[in-house]
Amino acid sequence: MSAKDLVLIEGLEVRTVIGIYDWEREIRQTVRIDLEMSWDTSRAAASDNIEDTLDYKSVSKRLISFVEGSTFGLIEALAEHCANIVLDEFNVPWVRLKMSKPGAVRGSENVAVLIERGLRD
Ligand SMILES: Nc1nc2c(c(=O)[nH]1)N=C([C@H](O)[C@@H](O)CO)CN2
Repeated sequence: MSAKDLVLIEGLEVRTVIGIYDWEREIRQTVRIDLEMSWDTSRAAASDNIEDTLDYKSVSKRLISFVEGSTFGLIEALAEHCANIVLDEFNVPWVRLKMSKPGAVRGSENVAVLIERGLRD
């Protein structure tokens, strides 16, 4: 049992409508998602079977689809909804999710929110 295992998705970039200003409602901007998902990988390690693990491709496709269709104002709201999808639809007990909006603030490399949801063993 390795309850501290993680499955990661790093730098998932999606174009979406996001922002609080009028001009932001008219365009698509890039958000970048970094995910750490608590998952015991020992069963999949033993079986070498995709059915025994958390499929990062399935999670990525679901989040891309959701984010592309969303129109939130704040990255906080987008992050919260994405975290709930991961917890509720993929039976992940705990998630740390960083929602970045690179290019939002001139002169900065990035702005982001970082949230943790669920229970970590
Ligand atoms: N904590 C936050 N601050 C700000 C956000 C946000 O989503 N969370 N958004 C904006 C604007 O939409 C900005 O990204 C436009 O450049 C400002 N502050």
